[in-house]
Amino acid sequence: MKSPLEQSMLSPLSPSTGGLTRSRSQVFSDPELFTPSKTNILHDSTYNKGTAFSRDERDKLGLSGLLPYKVETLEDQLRRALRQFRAFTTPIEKYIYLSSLQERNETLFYRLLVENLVETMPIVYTPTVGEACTKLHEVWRSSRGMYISLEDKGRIRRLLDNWSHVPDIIVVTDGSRILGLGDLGCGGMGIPIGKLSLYVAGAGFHPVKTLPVQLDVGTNNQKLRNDDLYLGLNRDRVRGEEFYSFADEFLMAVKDKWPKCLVQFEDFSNDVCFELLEKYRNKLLCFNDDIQGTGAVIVSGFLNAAKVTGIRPKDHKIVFFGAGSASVGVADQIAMVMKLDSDKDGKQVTVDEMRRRMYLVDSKGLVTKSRGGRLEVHKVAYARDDVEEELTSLLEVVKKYKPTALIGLSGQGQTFTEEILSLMAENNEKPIVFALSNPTNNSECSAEQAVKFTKGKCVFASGSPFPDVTYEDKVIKPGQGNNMYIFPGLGLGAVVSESKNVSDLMVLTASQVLADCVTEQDLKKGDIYPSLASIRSISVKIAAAVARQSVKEGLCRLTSIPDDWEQYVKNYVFEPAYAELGDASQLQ
Ligand SMILES: NC(=O)C1=CN([C@@H]2O[C@H](COP(=O)(O)OP(=O)(O)OC[C@H]3O[C@@H](n4cnc5c(N)ncnc54)[C@H](OP(=O)(O)O)[C@@H]3O)[C@@H](O)[C@H]2O)C=CC1
Ligand SMILES: CC(=O)C(=O)O
Ligand SMILES: [Mg+2]
Repeated sequence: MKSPLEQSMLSPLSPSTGGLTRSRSQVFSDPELFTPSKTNILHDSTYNKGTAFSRDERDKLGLSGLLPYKVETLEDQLRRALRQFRAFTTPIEKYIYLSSLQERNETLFYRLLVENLVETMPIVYTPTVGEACTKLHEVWRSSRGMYISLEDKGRIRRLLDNWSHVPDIIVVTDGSRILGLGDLGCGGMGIPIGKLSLYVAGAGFHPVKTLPVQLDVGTNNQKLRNDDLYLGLNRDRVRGEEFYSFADEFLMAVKDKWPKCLVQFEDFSNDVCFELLEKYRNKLLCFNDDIQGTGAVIVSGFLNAAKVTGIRPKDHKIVFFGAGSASVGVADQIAMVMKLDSDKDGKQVTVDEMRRRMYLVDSKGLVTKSRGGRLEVHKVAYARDDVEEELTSLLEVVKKYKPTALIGLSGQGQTFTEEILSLMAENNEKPIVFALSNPTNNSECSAEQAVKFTKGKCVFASGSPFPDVTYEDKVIKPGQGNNMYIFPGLGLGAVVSESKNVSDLMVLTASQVLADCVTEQDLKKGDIYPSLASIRSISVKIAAAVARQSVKEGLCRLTSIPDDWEQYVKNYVFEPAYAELGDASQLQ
């Protein structure tokens, strides 16, 4: 005798259905064939506890007989999950494993992340997330977040109704500049997903309060478009008015439906990212992570590195390799802290004067006013007008200007050569070398190269993690200068204070708090960033300070202002642990 469900799956000419297949709606409306199953909870990643459902819960939720006998604890499950995770040998396999765990049981997934941040971050975030983005169409298992394509123009507000939760945070990309990997079309979705995993693991957002979004406006990546498995809109990427009006419809729909939600712009190419930020920064709660988040995290590292070098911030001279969204974001914020440092001496210098201490090098060489050709708007404030000759290589620029710091945000791997690094070491007692491009292959140099070619003298940070380096019996821990230290706390502060906007001072506050998380002892060891393992407590501190700054500027929309912001933030924070579940009605 076949069960009703099995019967419903019989062949189209099954006699039991009178020779006709039952339509889906018939199946759903027939209580014998379809009971909205209590077992769904085993497939609901938010509530699922798997083998950790207690006997009582199993009885009440109709799960008895559907799980093996033993009732496990989250810790038991964690041991198994960690063993499974470690059994995979390649990073991409580990990534796929973690993604499927996230789809099955978010509590277990986040507990695994939180307790093993140093080990799991390189998988869910850079560098492996980069590989996952390039292969999204190949490794695709299931959907997460929202994909909104140009063809949805005119109905985006209605599409948002398909999302069943109220998000506190959206990370959105159009996939046009994914890490240093270029245009990855809809594969770029891996980045919002990865960033949001960090919002949860690193700051304590509740998973259901996060929404990754990919705005699909086509791709210019021909290799992807020629691939029959590619999942996105197969057409040339749209820019110009059509792009802005599409983005506007999305952003206004978000503001209308979820007015308190924070929108983080991520990995939009520099032909649109500056303009998007300028257009919306005062219209809704938003920020651009590559410009502002990166600016803040590198300012923290720079302030601490300046202490290590013994040279005050205002006296540094910096060469940037790369003159795109990240470099300009970092340069702007460093110019601001240089000015603040100078103000301490009672000298009223302008931010523009401090910009003179920076030299930006792009794909054509040193950015100058005189070099001819089009000068993109974001480079104008840094274009030099004081050069006698055009310098077309980084080496020439380093030779001529003898910087105290070299910051790589070019997306070009292996460009800080032995010659350049040796020169930095010849010119400085403690040169600052930040090779910040992601993922690892795009890093301007490795930690080992930086240490070796500067004879152990450099203060180093990279965008993606590098292993410890041993130099003359000393173990050096390379710092990770990645916006991951900033955006979780900055976002948390902006959300809990229900801020109207994200102001420049809120961003600057975040970077100062992060810098202060590094102790004198850490600095003595040459560490300029705190350990990633403490990111949750750092995020709480950053969030509290950011919220206070929001209040100070009159941006906070809370009707009653908390006395103790740290406690207020902590009350919001999600801990990945199982709650006692009652009966099924509780889950509706
Ligand atoms: N560590 C971190 O937290 C972060 C790291 N990044 C990384 O920084 C890198 C750049 O990001 P972003 O600024 O947003 O990207 P952009 O595309 O905006 O900028 C890239 C810049 O690099 C320049 N460039 C490209 N090729 C060369 C070359 N051969 N020689 C010299 N300059 C070159 C480009 O020159 P041109 O202007 O002439 O085209 C452009 O100015 C990426 O790898 C990204 O992953 C980004 C954000 C945060
Ligand atoms: C870290 C980051 O945001 C980037 O590389 O784009
Ligand atoms: Mg980014």
